[in-house]
Amino acid sequence: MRTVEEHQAVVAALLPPLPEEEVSLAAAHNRVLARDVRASVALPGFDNSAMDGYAARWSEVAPPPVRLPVADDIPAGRTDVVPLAPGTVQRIMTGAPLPDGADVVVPVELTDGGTDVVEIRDSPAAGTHLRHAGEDIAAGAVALTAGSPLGAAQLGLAAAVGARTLPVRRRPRVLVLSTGSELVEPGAPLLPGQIYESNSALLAAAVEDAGGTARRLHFVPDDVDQFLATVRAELATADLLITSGGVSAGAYEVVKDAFAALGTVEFAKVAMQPGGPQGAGTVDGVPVVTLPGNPVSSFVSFEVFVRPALRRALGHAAPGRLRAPAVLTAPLRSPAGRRQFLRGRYDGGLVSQVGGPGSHLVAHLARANCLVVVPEDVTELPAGAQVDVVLIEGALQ
Ligand SMILES: Nc1nc2c(c(=O)[nH]1)N[C@H]1C(S)=C(S)[C@@H](COP(=O)(O)OP(=O)(O)OC[C@H]3O[C@@H](n4cnc5c(N)ncnc54)[C@H](O)[C@@H]3O)O[C@H]1N2
Ligand code: MOO
Repeated sequence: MRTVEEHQAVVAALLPPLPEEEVSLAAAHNRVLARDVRASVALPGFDNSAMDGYAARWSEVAPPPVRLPVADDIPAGRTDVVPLAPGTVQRIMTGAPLPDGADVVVPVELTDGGTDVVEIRDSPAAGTHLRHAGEDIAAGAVALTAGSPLGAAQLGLAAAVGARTLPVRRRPRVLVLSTGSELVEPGAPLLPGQIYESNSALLAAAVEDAGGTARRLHFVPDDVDQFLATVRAELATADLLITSGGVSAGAYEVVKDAFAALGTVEFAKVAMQPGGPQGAGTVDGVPVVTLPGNPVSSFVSFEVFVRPALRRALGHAAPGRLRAPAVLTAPLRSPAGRRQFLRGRYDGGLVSQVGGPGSHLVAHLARANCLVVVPEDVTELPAGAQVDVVLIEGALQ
């Protein structure tokens, strides 16, 4: 039997780093930066005011009250600011360049708001309400490091330092193909013994969450020829094919039967639950990962093997999920020799199991926000024991 880490390494080796492309900031949202980006300007770019008020010399406005002529008006965006003449102030707005000679801004609330002559009724502390050039980032410094996920704040910073486009890695194109003669399109009538096909919806969403683009192929019955024909018709355009079902020990294991015969996909049992039966390799030179059909097994296998490999190929600095220590609210049991990934609900440092260990419990999976990891050598844990949980972002609301 393979360890979890051994199979993780097999899957990761199938997916080399994806090629770089340069995209607009809007298109870079939720992508991963491929190279460091340096600031073409400092932030702030120049000394400026943090308040609407009056640029002044502190020695001339203390102690209050003081009346001084307003020599000029500096709205934000003014590019021809003149130095502050001694014995005067300049009316200044938030973000406007500070005139040479000023060393304090008096907020308008501390004055009578005069436009020709202003009465300063209270003076601020020396040097306050100023924003200094370069205090956030210096020109030429690295603003964003390779491997950073590009969310709202990172895209805001990229624009603030003058970037119009960003280098990212191309999204992996992932085909998703479910197998099983019992499967029916959701919404269509069901005959006894049939079920709605749900793994392709689950896996396609998981691929998109991981940063890939997913294409669901129409599921196929347990027929090797039909399965191989569907795969071969589509494979050339893909970076990865994920299949679900048909990999265990039964009489109609379509994925195993079809791919084992090619000799380029290896099937193995991994010491985990759910997600025991796994396969990985290439078909016609394209990486293929075969996941077990039970919906919870498909989800957990994707989480443990495919998601980190896709994110590593995308260049993520942190390809794994966030993990946290948590305290069990109730005792649990786990089979010896297998790492368990139980579904749980994590809240404020406590975690409760959601449903039992059965790999068919998709409704319970949908209520979980974490996976509770029970090591291979642990068979029982009491309430109050500390466990490691994998936080499933997006399910955390
Ligand atoms: N004798 C043995 N039987 C089984 C073993 C074993 O070692 N020996 N392993 C069990 C484990 S663990 C798992 S996991 C499953 C994996 O089986 P397959 O990957 O071959 O999957 P199927 O048999 O096709 O389906 C299993 C289960 O999941 C349902 N399913 C499949 N595809 C979908 C889909 N697209 N949408 C919704 N539900 C799906 C299917 O109807 C079955 O109920 O094998 C155990 N058996
Ligand atoms: O490994 Mo299966 O995935 O237990 O249900």
